[in-house]
Amino acid sequence: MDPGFWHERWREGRIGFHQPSVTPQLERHWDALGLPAGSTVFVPLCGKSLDMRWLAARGHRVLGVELSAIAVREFFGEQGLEPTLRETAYGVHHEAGPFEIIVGDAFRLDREALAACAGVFDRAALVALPPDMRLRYAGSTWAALPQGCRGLVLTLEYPQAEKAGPPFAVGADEMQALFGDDWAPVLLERSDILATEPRFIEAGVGALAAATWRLERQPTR
Ligand SMILES: C[S@@+](CC[C@H](N)C(=O)[O-])C[C@H]1O[C@@H](n2cnc3c(N)ncnc32)[C@H](O)[C@@H]1O
Repeated sequence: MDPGFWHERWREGRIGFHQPSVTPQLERHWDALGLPAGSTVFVPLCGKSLDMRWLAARGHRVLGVELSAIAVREFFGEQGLEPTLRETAYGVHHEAGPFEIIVGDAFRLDREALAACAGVFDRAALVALPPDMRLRYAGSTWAALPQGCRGLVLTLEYPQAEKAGPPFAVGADEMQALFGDDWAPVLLERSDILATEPRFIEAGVGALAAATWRLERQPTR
């Protein structure tokens, strides 16, 4: 999944991953994380997700990163906000109200870029990446988040041989392998969603589950 793949999807408006409403698992599980209002939440590979608006309405500041300038322009336009632009080594920062979205590559973010983040929300980010990039994503982007940072990761589980990603399948074993030592992932819920996903049924996928994980950055040993 090189950047060109995603740029083309946004240019052509092929953004079936974008949801017209807030992710239900976010609404169900966010408050239990106990993050105070005013704290900053990192939303990697954010697209123009309405989850960012929901997080802001809970009193959070939101730091997103997204490759596509089209997505970020559309996000601010749909929120009726005119962002100010600022360029750094990470990309072009778009800022308005509680939102700061960097048009840039998530893999270029370092500890300094993410130092303010107390929370993190990943929907359709980890599962948007093929296996080798998932390793880099956990080992580089997530590794740059500060100690005590906590959040949710939403995954999909299905037999990968039955359908090509994205979205990719990421099972419990892989969650442990990617995040186990540093983030102590805890499964909060898993539900069968095959009946609501016609594209998976058409592809002949026999089983599909959505899983929600709680992660918290552990102190370094
Ligand atoms: C499947 S979409 C999910 C978007 C959003 N999380 C949502 O729930 O609607 C994945 C997004 O990640 C962006 N993306 C892919 N690779 C990226 C990278 N390396 N850095 C920043 N954004 C990236 C794509 O442009 C796309 O908008």
